[in-house]
Amino acid sequence: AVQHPLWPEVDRVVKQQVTMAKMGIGECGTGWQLFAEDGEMKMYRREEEVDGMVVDPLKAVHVVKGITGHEVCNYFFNPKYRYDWETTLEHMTVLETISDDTMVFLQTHKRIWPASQRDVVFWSHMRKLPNGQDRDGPDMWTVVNNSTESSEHPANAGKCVRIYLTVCLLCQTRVHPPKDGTPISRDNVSCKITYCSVVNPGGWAPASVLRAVYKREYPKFLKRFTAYVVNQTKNQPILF
Ligand SMILES: O=S(=O)(CCO)c1ccc(-c2ccc(C3CCCC3)c([C@@H]3C[C@@H]3c3ccccn3)c2)cc1
Repeated sequence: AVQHPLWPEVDRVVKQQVTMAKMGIGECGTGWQLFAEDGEMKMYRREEEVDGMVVDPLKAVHVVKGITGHEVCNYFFNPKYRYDWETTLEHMTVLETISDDTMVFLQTHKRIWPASQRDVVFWSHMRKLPNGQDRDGPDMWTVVNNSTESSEHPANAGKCVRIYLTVCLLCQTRVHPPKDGTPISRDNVSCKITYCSVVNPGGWAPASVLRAVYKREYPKFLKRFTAYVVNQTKNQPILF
């Protein structure tokens, strides 16, 4: 089949992001600080500035009972659910459907005073990853979102400041088979979620304001999103 022009970039960025997401926080270089912890959820960030703008890389690890990596990635990737869990989202448009696992989005996010309103254009790709090491282990699933250009929606043409982001959601399903050989239920599955993101705010915004926003919004986002998936799937057959 004829390749879409974005395909080589999608494949390269997905492989690069998954490799980094698999690395433990200790292997990701120095300077990571634990900035939020809530039960199984641990959030780390590294303070980094580019041209005086805060671009703090974020890495969160969470383990959620009762859901699988395939289910988590479906609810993160599929646009029809996004308004249900993405609280800072003001508007979302699907600019292009490249394939059933690759789409291009335009999103405007709610203005965060005193910064001006932001928008973002990104491709989003969902993929099942071969479970290299242990053959019979459950697969891993990922969604990678990466900023891209859109000739119909040039950066900073309207009221919004264009932000640039790379996000990787990497999910590993864990199955704990019941001792008595009864069929597997949601009590026997859990999902290890690694969420990595780098958001360049695009234009100046006070570092103190951005860091306060990140500190407040990221834990809220991951808790709300995972609770949403648990609630959506609880009475449904398990999707491995
Ligand atoms: O994982 S995703 O791909 C899910 C698809 O929606 C994604 C996540 C986050 C963003 C995002 C966009 C703008 C902003 C800010 C930057 C300056 C002013 C607005 C923020 C700030 C960090 C806060 C934030 C953190 C987490 C969730 C939502 N809000 C985040 C966009 C996409």
